[in-house]
Amino acid sequence: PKFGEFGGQYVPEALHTCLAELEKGFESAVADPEFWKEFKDLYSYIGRPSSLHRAERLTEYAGGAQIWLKREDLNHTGSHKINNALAQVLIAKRLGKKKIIAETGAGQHGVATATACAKFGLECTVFMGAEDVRRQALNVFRMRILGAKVVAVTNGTQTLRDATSEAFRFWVSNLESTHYVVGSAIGPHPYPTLVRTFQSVIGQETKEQFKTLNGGKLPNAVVACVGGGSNSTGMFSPFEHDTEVKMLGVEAGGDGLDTDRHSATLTAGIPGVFHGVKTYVLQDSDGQVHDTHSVSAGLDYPGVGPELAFWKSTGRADFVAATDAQALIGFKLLSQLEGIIPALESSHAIYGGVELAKTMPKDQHIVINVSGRGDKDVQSVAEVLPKL
Ligand SMILES: CC/C=C(/N=C/c1c(COP(=O)(O)O)cnc(C)c1O)C(=O)O
Repeated sequence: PKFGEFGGQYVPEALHTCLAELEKGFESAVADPEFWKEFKDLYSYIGRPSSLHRAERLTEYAGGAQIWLKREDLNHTGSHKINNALAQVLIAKRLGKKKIIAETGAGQHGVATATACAKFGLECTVFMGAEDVRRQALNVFRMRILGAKVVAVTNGTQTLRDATSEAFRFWVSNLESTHYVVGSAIGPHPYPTLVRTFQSVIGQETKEQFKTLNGGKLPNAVVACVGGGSNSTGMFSPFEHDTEVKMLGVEAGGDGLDTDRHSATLTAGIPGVFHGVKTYVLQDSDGQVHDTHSVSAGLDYPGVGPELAFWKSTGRADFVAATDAQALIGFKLLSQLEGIIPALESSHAIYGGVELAKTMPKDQHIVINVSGRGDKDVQSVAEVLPKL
């Protein structure tokens, strides 16, 4: 359960039994061909494989490497979150759980979990910061229409960090009946491994599709935005041992790394324990976790997954930060050069990918993961678009 010095289970005694039960449930599921058949039978429901295609005008704009897009935004519910939510609900059913809880920031994970619960007939409660209930209202409507209960969390900054803490607090006193579908590659073991495993369908498909389209070659780089680390570890992990393939994670630089209003945990944080796991945290030297900011609710989080912390420590992956303003440029570029309106989270990867492509020769290739669609964000962006 360790990623070098990172990972582990830093949780109260009360959670040990259910985490051990979940680990056994996860291991028995991945070892069971029947589970994989059940998961693969859902591919037509999700819309897998998601497409991989060139971005001609974005490539021309960048003027360097060929840019390819992995279209996780085209999945059912509009992001990569559905991959992990469905897999975890299948496991919850195998564990005999009747109730599901989840945390959400952008609302994509909340919608994905509510969707999985509607499909498999489980009760669903989603914890969401009150600030995110406001700025991702479209997804709150969707969660409720799908039959989920949305609990607005008013502690702290009323964003993803607070929703996650509240979900853990609720889970501790409902362990018997309830499975907590954690939405990112964070939290105590086995969650980072479990979530990465089910999101790695992204990188596996990308590898196969790219090789088929390019005579067996691998891309020179793969790029993904980083919130908790699920779409990035999902895209990166199948390439982990292809060391010639560069991995670039793009974090939320908010108002700038020279301010205290950002969420660039790997770029500007330090090793620490947060939400039950040893990883990188935006905290000061005496462990006070910072308040964070990002224009994108899904990246607005002071922690990150331990596997990314490990790849940072070994140098296997590089991490940069894109500010709110740069993410909005990415949002506009993909919309107006490729006709694809991306989620604000994914917009960070677009900006970082374009900047990377500019530094690479035209005969090289990069794949950017478009982790989600931007419907949830169009209202907040429309207000600032004229100034872009
Ligand atoms: C689980 C909390 C994070 C959420 N979303 C995060 C997110 C992210 C960042 O999450 P990770 O992939 O887990 O780093 C990227 N792209 C989209 C479209 C997202 O919605 C959510 O609540 O939907």
